[in-house]
Amino acid sequence: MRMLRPNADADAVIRRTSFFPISGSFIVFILVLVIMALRSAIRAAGRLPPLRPVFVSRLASTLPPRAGFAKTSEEHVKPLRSLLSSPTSLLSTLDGSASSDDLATYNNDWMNKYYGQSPLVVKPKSTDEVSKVLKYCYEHDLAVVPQGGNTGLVGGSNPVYDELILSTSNLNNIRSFDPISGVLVADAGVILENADHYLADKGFIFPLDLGAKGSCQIGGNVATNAGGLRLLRYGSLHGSVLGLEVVLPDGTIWDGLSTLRKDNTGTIGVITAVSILCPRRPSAMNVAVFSLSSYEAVQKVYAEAKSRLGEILSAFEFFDRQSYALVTHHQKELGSERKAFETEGDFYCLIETAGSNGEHDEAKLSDLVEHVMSEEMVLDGVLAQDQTQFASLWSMRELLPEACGKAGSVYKYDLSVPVPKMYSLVERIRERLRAGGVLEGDGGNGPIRAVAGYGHMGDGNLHINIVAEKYSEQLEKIIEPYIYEIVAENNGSISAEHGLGVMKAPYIGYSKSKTSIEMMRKMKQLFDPKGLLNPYKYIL
Ligand SMILES: O=C(O)CC[C@@H](O)C(=O)O
Ligand SMILES: [Zn+2]
Repeated sequence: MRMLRPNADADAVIRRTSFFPISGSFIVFILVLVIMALRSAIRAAGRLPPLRPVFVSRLASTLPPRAGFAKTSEEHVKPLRSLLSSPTSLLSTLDGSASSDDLATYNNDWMNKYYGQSPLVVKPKSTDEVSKVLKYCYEHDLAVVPQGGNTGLVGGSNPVYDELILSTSNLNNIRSFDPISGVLVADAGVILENADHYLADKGFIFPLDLGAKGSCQIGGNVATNAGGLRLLRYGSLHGSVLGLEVVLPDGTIWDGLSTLRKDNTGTIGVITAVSILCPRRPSAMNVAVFSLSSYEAVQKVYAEAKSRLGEILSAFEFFDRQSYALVTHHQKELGSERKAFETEGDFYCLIETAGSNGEHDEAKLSDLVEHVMSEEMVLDGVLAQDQTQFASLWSMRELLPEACGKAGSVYKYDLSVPVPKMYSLVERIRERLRAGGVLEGDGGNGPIRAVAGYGHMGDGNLHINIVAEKYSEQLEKIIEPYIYEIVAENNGSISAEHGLGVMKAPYIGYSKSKTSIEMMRKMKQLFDPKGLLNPYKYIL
């Protein structure tokens, strides 16, 4: 076994990788968000939405159109446009100002799994405009779907029928940053990566990082309490949120944009701005990736990493052989393939350190590397030598969702499970698919191309991506609710970080007690009595 450099052209060297601030210009913010959903009072005898949703998903296709909403029709276009400072802030197929192609990106989700039929997208440029739009919708019984970067994976930010889409992408200003306290106040539509570049210039870091950072918006991140790749280090995003500005369904603006450390709060509405406590950017970062022969070995290395690295351990990710195959294939297609390992394994883990003393961190990581190698816990490993290699090693993990998406239609599961049990879920799903004769090349000859298991080991968060030739009701029935049953059996959560959306709302009972659900339902009724905000994502 030897440690290889990622560029595979030199002997192994363990060296500190400095993490330089990414020069960045400036940015944009904002956001949006919506809420979880609970069923609220359905008003009697209302008109039904005129359109049927076009869903591939079995669940979605069985959702009944909800009574009580008005049709999103042409009569609303002019009055809504008059509420906005720019005519281009409203896109509509009803008056021909947009084509159905323009609207498709807002109606469809990233996986092309869920798609609605909204004829209207509103992109307000200020909180005041958001308020006016929501007030109008409230008075006219129009259902609304708030949408940020539309990078969600559970069909939470797309319309189901003809709900009006309220995009936060024009709410994109950084309002303030205080370098003493590290508090950033930004509009909800600011793109995560832009916020982070802005902070990097000032020696700070956004306390969240995830693969979709180039498109997702911080309002959506906060609304979904996105977990991402460094939760291990920075904790849950909600722990860093100091305040919110929220527009309630009736248009009331709630200014909860506190910047105080001890004034955390939350509500149900459209997030238009957030204040976030941002930590100092670590001045030294390293990353190493290992190949291993078993999930047990991954757990051993995780335990060693925790004890030997302590506070400088900032991420511990794992992925399996199938994931590795998918991502290396994808990298090849992108022209960025490189031979990283002499000895491949059934598992891989990525370990990141982040600290402020390069030499000290390097010594600690070297100690870990030597230990796991001499104890033969790992088969092979690579260590970044510079910033390019740092990014390249991370891309092996960050590109995984995209790699799965390129390989076919993906059934995605985002689960919280105790770490020792995590991988047994992937194995049980494989067994079930095999028994159903749908696992290609593995007994059956069916339409499943791969079952990839990966995730944030440090957070007990497992992602299972089942890559199929195409979405089908038959496959979905084999997988669900079985997968949620085994999660419940293990006292886990059916949604670790992606949210419920239209995909998982009917299954919340696998994770929450009747009492919790009832409390959520009452809260939703309190803030959104007409149930106009993001309908169809409620608990059935
Ligand atoms: O693709 C997925 O299922 C996970 C997406 C995201 O949460 C990640 O960890 O990369
Ligand atoms: Zn994740």
